[in-house]
Amino acid sequence: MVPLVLKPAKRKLDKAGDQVSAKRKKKAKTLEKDKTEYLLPESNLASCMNLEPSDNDHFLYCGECNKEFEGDCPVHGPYNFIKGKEVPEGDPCRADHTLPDDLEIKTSKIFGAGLGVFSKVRLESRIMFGPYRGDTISDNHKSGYCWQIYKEGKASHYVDAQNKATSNWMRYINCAMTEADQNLVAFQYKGGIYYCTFKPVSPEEELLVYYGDEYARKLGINRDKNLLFRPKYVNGEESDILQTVMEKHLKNAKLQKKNIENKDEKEYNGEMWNNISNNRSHLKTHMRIHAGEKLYKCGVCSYECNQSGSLKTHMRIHTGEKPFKCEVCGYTCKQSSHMKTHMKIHSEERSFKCEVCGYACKLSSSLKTHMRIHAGEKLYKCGVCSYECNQSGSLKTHMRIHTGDKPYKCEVCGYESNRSFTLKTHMMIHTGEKPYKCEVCGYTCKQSSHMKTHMKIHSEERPFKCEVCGYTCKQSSSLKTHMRIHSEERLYECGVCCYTCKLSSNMKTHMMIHTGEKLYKCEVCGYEFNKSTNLKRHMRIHTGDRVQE
Ligand SMILES: C[S@@+](CC[C@H](N)C(=O)[O-])C[C@H]1O[C@@H](n2cnc3c(N)ncnc32)[C@H](O)[C@@H]1O
Repeated sequence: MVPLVLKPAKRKLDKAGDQVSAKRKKKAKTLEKDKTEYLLPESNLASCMNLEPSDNDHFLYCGECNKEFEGDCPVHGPYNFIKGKEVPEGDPCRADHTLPDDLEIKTSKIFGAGLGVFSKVRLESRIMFGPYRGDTISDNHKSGYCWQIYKEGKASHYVDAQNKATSNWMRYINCAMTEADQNLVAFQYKGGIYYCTFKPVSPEEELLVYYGDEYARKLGINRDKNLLFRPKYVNGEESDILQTVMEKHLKNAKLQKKNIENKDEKEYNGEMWNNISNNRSHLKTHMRIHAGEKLYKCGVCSYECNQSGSLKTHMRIHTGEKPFKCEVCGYTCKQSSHMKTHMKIHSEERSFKCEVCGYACKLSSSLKTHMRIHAGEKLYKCGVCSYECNQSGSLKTHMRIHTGDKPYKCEVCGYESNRSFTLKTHMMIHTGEKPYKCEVCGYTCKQSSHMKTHMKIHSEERPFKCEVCGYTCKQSSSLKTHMRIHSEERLYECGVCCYTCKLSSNMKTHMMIHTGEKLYKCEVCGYEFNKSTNLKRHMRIHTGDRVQE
């Protein structure tokens, strides 16, 4: 399809400055109400409306870019299509009745041209009409209402709109005399002739298209060939649109460059060019973003996007389809990109590192979550108690305290837990597993936190201090136990006598009175004691040490 856009045309004038066309003057008497067949001047009859032949009319012409595209224009998006009215078969005045509401047929402003089509409202640019309806004929009937149709670059047949019973309102559109008058561009698309506004049309303005050189000549319109604005094909050659887009991007890039100090301009421009021109189809899709175009709309919710693939992926939300499956753990998901991220879990690589504490992880999302610790950010708050945390998962787990939900069950003893980790630790009771071993004393335990606490025994540090007596210790639990000394409460009662005490260790020692058990034995004389302090005092007999009074 090759449209024709009329550039300033020279009208034929006589010596007195009047237009040359005696025959047309006669036709000017045609009344608006009298929409009978307009008889063409004899001289016009040899012509038909004609576009330049094109090999492929599957490309859609964009009047603003003056380019053709396979599909919609990537810059300006789709056309707004105004359909003709539906008219039942057999209506002898079908052509007039197909006229859309916002248009009217009345006497043309072009002297002697008969009827024409006017807009009652303002029409924006990129409004498409068509196809031009009529009878398909193989020979040019020279009716003056014929469009030549091309197939694979060769003249194929004509669409003749002479008969008002078989044509549509487009038959009334006249030929523009000058570029300034022209507001429609004609093009062939998929075997049909379409007209499209390429600039806004004011109310009461006549719709005018260009009929082609030969027909125009017959109508006394002389066009300056040098001013002809011919469309270039986008396919197969580098087109100006890419250049224009490139230039726009470079302009933006230069503005942004001010903020990018250490990037060389040439390098930056090169990158931009690569981004834009590397892949033509990507550019086409990319340009939709600039056009603000969202061609693809979800039929279920209000989601819309500018890529068909995005809509396809989106639809999986509604269908529940999860076509991607992990071969390692069976995890399924809706998007290949999610699977790519998931697979990092199964790799050993920890490519995301915290700059603050050196923590490394496999996923960028984990690092993001981790960074909340340093930011002191606690986004997630419990609605029941004052608990807050920086991970949604932690809040979810926490909420089980309030709901009583215990989804983790032990298959062996029926133990239930609200945390998977707790069940995992619990299972060690049944397996006897104690995966944590102290390198210093061989102590083993089930949990890493227990090992951490244990390791304090081997350190010299005594970070816990009693505020009452200044006693220091290595573990918080020891301080907690110690604090009972300063309280009046005597938690432990002997079941045999009336002895009570504050510490469990004291009760253990006391019970030896009743059992006769003597744990502390002198290595020198074999004497036995039930208290370590008694053995210590006894040892002075052997060492000769005297207690300072
Ligand atoms: C497709 S018809 C257009 C509708 C026509 N005006 C009618 O009343 O039916 C084409 C004919 O309209 C007339 N016409 C269209 N454009 C014209 C122009 N610029 N100057 C003179 N006549 C024109 C010519 O007679 C031409 O053959």
